[in-house]
Amino acid sequence: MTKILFVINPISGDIDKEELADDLLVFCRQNQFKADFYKTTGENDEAKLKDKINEYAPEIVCAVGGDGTVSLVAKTIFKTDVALAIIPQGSGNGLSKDLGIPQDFDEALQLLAEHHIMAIDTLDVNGMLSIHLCDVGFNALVVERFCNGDTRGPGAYAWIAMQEFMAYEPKHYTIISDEKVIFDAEAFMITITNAKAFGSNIAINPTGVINDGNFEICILEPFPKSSSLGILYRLYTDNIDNSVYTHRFSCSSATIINHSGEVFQIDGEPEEMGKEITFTVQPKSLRVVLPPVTE
Ligand SMILES: Nc1ncnc2c1ncn2[C@@H]1O[C@H](COP(=O)(O)OP(=O)(O)OP(=O)(O)O)[C@@H](O)[C@H]1O
Repeated sequence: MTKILFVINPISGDIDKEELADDLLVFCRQNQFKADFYKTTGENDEAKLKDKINEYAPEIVCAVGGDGTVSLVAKTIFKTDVALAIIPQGSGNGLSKDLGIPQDFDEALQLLAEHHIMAIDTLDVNGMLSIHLCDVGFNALVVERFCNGDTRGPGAYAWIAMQEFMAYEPKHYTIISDEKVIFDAEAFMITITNAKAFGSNIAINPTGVINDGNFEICILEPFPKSSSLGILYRLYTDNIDNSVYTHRFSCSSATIINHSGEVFQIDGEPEEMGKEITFTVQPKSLRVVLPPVTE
């Protein structure tokens, strides 16, 4: 009998999850799964969840929350045989959208019932794990303000982005890969990812493949404010490569020198990184419950 541990974040996405555990128990009974639960507290969850997983030994750990909850589960199980499943219940749900996981509760449960598992690449970022995307510059600044504020949801994120945009000054970065300098100039933001898009469906890396052994460095160069709507349109229509202000590089390791110590974020959480940030791909290091691949 497959053992599933559900990790429920009671506050994510501002969604009431009081009755959710009962629904999950009914689902597990119907599918002959064994279930247990871990409710996050926001305090020391990583260590407590590791203990719970060691004690219960599940085959699947299912994150019921947003990107932060998915990232918490991934940190506890990556490079093991335990698989991550996702029932999206957050504000952005970036990774689950990128992986094609249904955003509807019942459809996400159906995926769990079928549990097709695929291993995806992750990134080591100065010894920290990134499973979706990280960046430095404008978006990281917005993420930091969002995390320090007390309003959740996509509306709050968009409001902060509008407030910060007018005054934002691009900063200087140097990027080195394969011992060569591949970029040395100012940028508005630099995103490092092997996925395709942010939770807001902004496709910064439209041809990204999550298990090809490489990641992409996506550079958005300084641009006149009058071009911002055009850039946004291209980002929403999978067409960013046609902008003269963007470059993407594919590689398996790289270092970014963040000369002015701009804010950095990993999977939606601001992180202190220092000026030298090294990225290394970790091929097929996280097993994930995904929709079956159709040719
Ligand atoms: N019981 C709790 N009380 C307060 N905060 C909590 C609790 N459990 C988890 N958290 C906090 O919730 C945050 C993670 O939330 P999560 O990312 O899953 O949802 P979200 O921010 O609404 O969605 P998304 O990241 O997809 O936009 C973490 O900062 C974590 O510390």
